[in-house]
Amino acid sequence: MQLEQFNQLPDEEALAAVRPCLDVERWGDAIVTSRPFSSRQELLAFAAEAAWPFTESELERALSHHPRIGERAAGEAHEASLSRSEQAALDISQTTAESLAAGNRAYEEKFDRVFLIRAAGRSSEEILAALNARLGHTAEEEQAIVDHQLREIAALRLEGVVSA
Ligand SMILES: NC(=O)NC1=NC(=O)NC1=O
Repeated sequence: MQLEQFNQLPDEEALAAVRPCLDVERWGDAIVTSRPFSSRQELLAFAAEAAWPFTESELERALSHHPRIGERAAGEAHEASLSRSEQAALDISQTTAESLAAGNRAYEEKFDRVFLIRAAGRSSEEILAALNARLGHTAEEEQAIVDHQLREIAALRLEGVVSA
């Protein structure tokens, strides 16, 4: 939809439109209550900073919608189809798939949450390198990185909701 349409939507409809981008209530509320935005850039810049930082429980809830990298999101929820398209471009070879699966398992054992990265625009090799590098991080370092990756994915999805 156009920015003007988004600006004029009833709050409930605007919330429903942004929720598949990032399922954090505080984030959606901040965006909806900050309308009208004078440009798409202003909206995207606001969304990148809104409700920063996310709490641990907000991160857990938001992550629950993201399948593992290399796994297809199941189901017909809007988020699932968004995840599938974001991961569709990953040309994952068999060896890379096995390395990603092992890396995902190691990451989940260490951090007790799914490894999250903005997949769009990245090759599977880049993602595997990031996964291996991030395995060496502390939980605090990873919390900040996951917050940022969720915001990058949300911004990309928001660009699909509110067209230029
Ligand atoms: N575990 C993930 O990183 N999942 C995802 N990254 C994306 O960019 N979309 C996803 O669903």
